[in-house]
Amino acid sequence: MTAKNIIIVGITGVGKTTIGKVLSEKLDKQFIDLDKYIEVSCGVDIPTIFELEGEQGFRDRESLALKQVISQNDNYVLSLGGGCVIRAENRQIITRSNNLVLQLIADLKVIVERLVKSPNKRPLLANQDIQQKIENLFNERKEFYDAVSDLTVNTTNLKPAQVVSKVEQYL
Ligand SMILES: Nc1ncnc2c1ncn2[C@@H]1O[C@H](COP(=O)(O)OP(=O)(O)O)[C@@H](O)[C@H]1O
Ligand SMILES: O=C(O)C1=C[C@@H](OP(=O)(O)O)[C@@H](O)[C@H](O)C1
Ligand SMILES: [Mg+2]
Repeated sequence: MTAKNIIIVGITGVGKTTIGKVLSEKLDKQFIDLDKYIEVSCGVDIPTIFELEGEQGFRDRESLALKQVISQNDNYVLSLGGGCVIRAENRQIITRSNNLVLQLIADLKVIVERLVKSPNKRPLLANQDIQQKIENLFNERKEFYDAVSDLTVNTTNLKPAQVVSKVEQYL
């Protein structure tokens, strides 16, 4: 199978941004992180958008950014934010575009360990029991991740380079 564009979905902290970057280098494709794109186009970071406009304001910006990125680019690896699949209109765009949609999963415990180690720039997790919040978000969103994805890779025991090898094998 050949796929020109790859879109990465999955719960927050599972490794979408990290794997997307390594995968794009390996496949010689442009790397786009949707959260980064939103931050650059708004001129402020994600926590500030949540603070000023709330989650719905962020979701509106996220939907617009997704449309722009997909219509203006080609030959890319696109890492989405974990909540981008919530809206049906976004899911349609992700699947309609005939790309390879890669879902990353990992054991809850491992995701929490990874999140604790990385700086907290995730407003949905601020002042929360991270493990409980991740579990709730995953239960709410699981059906959406499954509905859009072509390939699911469990990264629990894999380094980023090993995750990339799995995707290459599939391709
Ligand atoms: N396969 C992996 N093994 C170990 N640590 C990882 C792996 N993938 C990601 N990480 C780490 O987990 C944290 C969250 O990764 P990130 O790419 O920001 O996730 P996401 O974009 O899905 O929220 C980062 O500190 C990253 O270095
Ligand atoms: O799960 C979510 O709703 C979110 C995940 C974040 O991206 P990551 O999945 O890269 O952490 C970011 O888009 C925002 O903080 C909201
Ligand atoms: Mg990310």
